[in-house]
Amino acid sequence: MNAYASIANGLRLPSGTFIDGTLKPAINGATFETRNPYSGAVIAVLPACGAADVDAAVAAARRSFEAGVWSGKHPSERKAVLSTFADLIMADLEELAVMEAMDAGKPVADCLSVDVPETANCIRWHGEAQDKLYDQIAPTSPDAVGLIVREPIGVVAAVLPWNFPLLMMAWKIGPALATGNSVVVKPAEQTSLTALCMAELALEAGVPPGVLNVVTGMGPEAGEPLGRHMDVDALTFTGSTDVGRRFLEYSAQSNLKEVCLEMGGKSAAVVLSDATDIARIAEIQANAIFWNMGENCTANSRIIAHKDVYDELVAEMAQQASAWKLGDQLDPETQNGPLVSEEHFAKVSGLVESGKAQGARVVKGGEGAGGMLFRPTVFAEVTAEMEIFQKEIFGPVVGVTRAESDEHAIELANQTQYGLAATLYSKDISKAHRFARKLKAGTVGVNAYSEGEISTPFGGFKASGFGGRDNGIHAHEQYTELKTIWIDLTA
Ligand SMILES: NC(=O)C1=CN([C@@H]2O[C@H](COP(=O)(O)OP(=O)(O)OC[C@H]3O[C@@H](n4cnc5c(N)ncnc54)[C@H](O)[C@@H]3O)[C@@H](O)[C@H]2O)C=CC1
Ligand code: BAL
Repeated sequence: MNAYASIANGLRLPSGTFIDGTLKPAINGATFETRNPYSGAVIAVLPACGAADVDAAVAAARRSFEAGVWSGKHPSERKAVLSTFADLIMADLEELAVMEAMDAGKPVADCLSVDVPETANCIRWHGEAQDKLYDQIAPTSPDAVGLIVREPIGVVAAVLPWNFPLLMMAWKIGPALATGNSVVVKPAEQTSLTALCMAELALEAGVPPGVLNVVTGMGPEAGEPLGRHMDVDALTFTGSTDVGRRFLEYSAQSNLKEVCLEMGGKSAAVVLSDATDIARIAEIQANAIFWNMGENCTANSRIIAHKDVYDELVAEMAQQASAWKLGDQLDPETQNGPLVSEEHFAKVSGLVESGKAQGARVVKGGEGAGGMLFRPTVFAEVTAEMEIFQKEIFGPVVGVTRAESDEHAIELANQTQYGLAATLYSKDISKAHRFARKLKAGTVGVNAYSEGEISTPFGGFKASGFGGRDNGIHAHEQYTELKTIWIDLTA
């Protein structure tokens, strides 16, 4: 047994939903199982919360917010607590990484090197940033002072996906807590364990009871009541575009809470005619689509290659796909573990079958590899009408499309409802800059696949995003209200 499997055997697993500083069962006693998608074994049984639990969590958040136990603290005090929170996350690096890997199917090596450290970094970054931000004074006559201040918005709900459970929680609670809000998190039902551990660690670090709550459960039973709650001031979501749309409806039909959505993508890598070192490009693009089993919102699931470089790129991508190592996510050598669930495996398989049926050529992969493992797959001769060109697959599946010219490549890249990210390759930096401007996407990597980093805003154009950005100081806008205080000095 490897070291991580033995950590897995000894893990202390959270057993309740986290409301007002304590783990509790659901009010109606309902539960659901969370499973290891590689072995199929039940890892834990968790509360299946409903509207009454959501009410209790929101009430705890509201009480703590109005009491000022967190919102009223000096920014430097919040910074100190968040810094301790980040330290505690890193102190539990191995346990959190193993728990995340077991629950989500993510390779433990990635959880150790990316997910957990980036989670701690995100909490620390926002804690550090917020006590250096100044409010503004408006230009006025000497008879008045116009203060423009940012205030915490109040009770924030965060509804999370299963592909980066820890990191997406950090992207939401980092800036929300730093700016003084109280938060209710609804993790994805497939991957709730580490969210509960995070809540316990936050409490240990000094985040007061009620300020960070976690309600576990299903989307319609626990997510929808949060979306419709009359006492939630803002809701932030990462997940599918279909569910994102629902949150806009919930808001419109309830209290018009602010909504910020980070949703699906169909990101393209555009390889222009003058791109060189195609082998290197293929290596980067293999990582851009196969990493995290392709379960990544910015996964470059389309490659649009100029006809002059097309054949070489397809051959290199096939080689890359063959080299990818699949297996048990707790084996530190594994590059791709299982897809997150049977339901998701069926979705990915179905889209791959549609690609075959619509005439795309399977160059590599194209099928499962046992259990929930899916072989890294490269399709060639993909055209814009095909489902695999238009639909988010969220699996290790890339389609390569031939472009007749550089302009045609950009046109094809933009032929999607989504606009989350894109990648562009050219050895001419002026041309690359000009073409990067033409790509309708929130993040464009030039000569590298990139999501940016903690200091750069992250979010999408078109059906990929709505209402704000994660990451960077820009994220603080989601969680604060702008207020003008006008002081008349003549009175
Ligand atoms: N942008 C991204 O990072 C993500 C995109 N996706 C896309 O979505 C597809 C489906 O994955 P799902 O897990 O089904 O994502 P989803 O969008 O259904 O789930 C995300 C979150 O929304 C909640 N939710 C689901 N239905 C809800 C409802 N009616 N009301 C309120 N909350 C609800 C879920 O419980 C979960 O916490 C994936 O195949 C992928 O294409 C999924 C996860 C993350
Ligand atoms: N890649 C981080 C954001 C996401 O997949 O949802």
